[in-house]
Amino acid sequence: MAASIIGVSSLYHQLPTKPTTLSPSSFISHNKPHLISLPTKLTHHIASSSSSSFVASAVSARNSVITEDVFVGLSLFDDDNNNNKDSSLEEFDNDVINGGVDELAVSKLGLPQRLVETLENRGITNLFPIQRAVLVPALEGRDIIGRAKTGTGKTLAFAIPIIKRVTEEDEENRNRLAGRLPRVLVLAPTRELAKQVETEIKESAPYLRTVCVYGGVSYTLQKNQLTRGVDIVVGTPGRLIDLVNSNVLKLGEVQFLVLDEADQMLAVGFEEDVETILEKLPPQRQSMLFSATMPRWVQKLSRKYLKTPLTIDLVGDQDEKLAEGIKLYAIPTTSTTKRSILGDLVTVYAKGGKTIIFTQTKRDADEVSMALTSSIASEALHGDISQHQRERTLNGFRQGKFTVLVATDVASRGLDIPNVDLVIHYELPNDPETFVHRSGRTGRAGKQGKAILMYTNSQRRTVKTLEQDVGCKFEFISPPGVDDVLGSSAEQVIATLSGVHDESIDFFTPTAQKLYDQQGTRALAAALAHMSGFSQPPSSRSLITHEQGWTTLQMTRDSDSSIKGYMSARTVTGFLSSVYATAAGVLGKIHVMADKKVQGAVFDLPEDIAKNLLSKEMPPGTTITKISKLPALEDDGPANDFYGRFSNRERSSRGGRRDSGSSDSRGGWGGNSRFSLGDEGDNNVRRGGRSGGRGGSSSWSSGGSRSGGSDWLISDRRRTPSSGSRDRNFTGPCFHCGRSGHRASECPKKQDY
Ligand SMILES: Nc1ncnc2c1ncn2[C@@H]1O[C@H](COP(=O)(O)OP(=O)(O)OP(=O)(O)O)[C@@H](O)[C@H]1O
Repeated sequence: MAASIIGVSSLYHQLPTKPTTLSPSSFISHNKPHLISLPTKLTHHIASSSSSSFVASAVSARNSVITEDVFVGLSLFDDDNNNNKDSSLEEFDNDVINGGVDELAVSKLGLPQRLVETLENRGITNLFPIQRAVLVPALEGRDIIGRAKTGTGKTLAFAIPIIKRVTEEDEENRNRLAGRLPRVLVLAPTRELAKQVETEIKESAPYLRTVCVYGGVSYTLQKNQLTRGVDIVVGTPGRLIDLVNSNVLKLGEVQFLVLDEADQMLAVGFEEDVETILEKLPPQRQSMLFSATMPRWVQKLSRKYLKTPLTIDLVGDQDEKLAEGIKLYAIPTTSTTKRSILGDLVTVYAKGGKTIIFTQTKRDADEVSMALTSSIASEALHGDISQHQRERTLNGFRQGKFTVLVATDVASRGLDIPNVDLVIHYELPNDPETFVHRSGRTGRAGKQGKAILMYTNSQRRTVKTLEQDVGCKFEFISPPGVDDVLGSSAEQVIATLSGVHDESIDFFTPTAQKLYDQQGTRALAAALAHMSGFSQPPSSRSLITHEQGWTTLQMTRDSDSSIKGYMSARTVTGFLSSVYATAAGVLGKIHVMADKKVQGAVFDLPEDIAKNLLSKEMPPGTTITKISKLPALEDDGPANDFYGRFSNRERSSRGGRRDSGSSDSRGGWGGNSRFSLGDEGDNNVRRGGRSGGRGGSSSWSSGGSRSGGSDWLISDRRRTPSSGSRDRNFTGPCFHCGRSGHRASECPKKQDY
């Protein structure tokens, strides 16, 4: 049957102020579902209205189709009918007109007093948009398909109306029998999510009996809980079926069914189990299904098991699928260096708050957690860890006993851990949905959060696709510099100090006084450094390769410089050999900057050599500075490193590629002779995969002593070719005078500066 889409656009004209559109636009065209497209303030009106009975009658009179008449009838928009308004509504209208209240007070919804109290005690005083949108239709008994962004309160969206109905039923019929059968069944795809839903319901309605059942824990305990009598059962499909089959759980009195994260049921292979359970439920019931996406199976479910469902979609075709308040970063890494920069990312971006790192494999989760533990307290969470331990881990994390949780995607869906400051995607997620759900562990309930995506060069396009799919924008960042790490560590230490107990302080005061008298503030500084884990000074890190002990410098040439010619790796090498030959001898990676107006390049030097270089006076027209963020680098060839490096395999398969489109690929200073020299042995030729010159490289490295960093390393001894062989191959312009035929260090005009 054709679907009905309720048009509310004409209502917009009647709203006193311009409404915020919730922009639902997708629509499921089966089984007469109806999509309400509600402007936020209109939803306020409906939900706030004590005339909800009017809505109900209008809805039923219209054969479950909500039309504009329903809203007009609420007399919210019609001045002629103002006399009929109740006072709270009038107040609400005034708020709308004055642009005041944007959320709806829990106390004004006609909810049972004890529910209002528990919600308010939990700090829940106003409904979130999905809760506002679901409330009235749910109270009217409508079947609902709901969709909203992560962390926006979907659990209470279904729980509040259900709790209200069950509570009121109990108030009318005070005979709450021991051994009573459940009236509410909530299906969740994972144990963690089931537990979380249970907690949310229990905390909101402690006076109802809510039991959570899932695999991996004692069957007998759950059996005992169920047989004692229960109002609400939350569980994962597998254990629910076991309990139903053994006749411990009887579903004959279920009036409310909720399928939470329905698409995830499919992802974890619960289709059959879910359908088996649904077949056993009484046909007279209200069903609500929440799903981030609507794969075919979920559509089939809603067709088969939901009655004329109303679709409330607060995401729709909105480009941005992530909750507001989540700031996204992306950082290019390599497989060898990503683990080493993780700790710094946590230190600088989480600033001592909670972080969840997502890995693809259980093994990575274990290894990353182990690697971090030396500096930051962290625990792993994945499917191989026993249920008991998983719960302990989650509780410990919630309570702040450790600050970094390293998890596989098992933890990404639905987990509500308050105040997660940072999410790190250690590897790219498998699909955009997983990205949204992982990232959605932060920035929950209207709070701010950050998510960092780590990617390698070969994944660069995927990152762009992700931006389009999710409708988000990443800020591309470099690994934090030493100053940032030190600054953040110091801040964290100060925060830690404020938690030290007064008695402990008293105990240490005499020693502190003695130290202060002897050394002044140096003593305090030493203590802070030690507490931050910096008993030894931190070594700097290359912005290009992220390797420790290296510093990335930037060299730029003034635009009015008399020196002509393009900037290239050879330019850098040539220049360095003329001003500080030692630096030229140990140069690491070199990249040309993308901005041609700047005429610049970035390059790596060992930390101490970089320091020495920076202390030297440079010839006029050339500036060398230490940088903390990489500028945009040439996108073709070497500059690809900006987004991560080619793997060895990729690199050699691209052997013939030109670098940067510069004529260096013809084989420049030293390059040709070094990489193609027979006396370098097969090793270099094989490692480099080059057939001559630098043309095959995606990045250059001309020596140095890094271990394992670059495939292109050649020892200093080897890389000192005879000047004859060098000069024979030298064809590019001199850095100083711009003429070709000689190197900068041998420039006849060298003495001019
Ligand atoms: N009206 C409210 N006011 C304040 N906090 C709320 C409100 N509603 C829900 N919360 C809190 O917001 C957090 C997120 O809610 P919930 O877990 O239901 O989100 P969700 O939409 O189901 O997220 P996900 O899609 O990630 O599962 C919870 O801690 C919950 O207690």
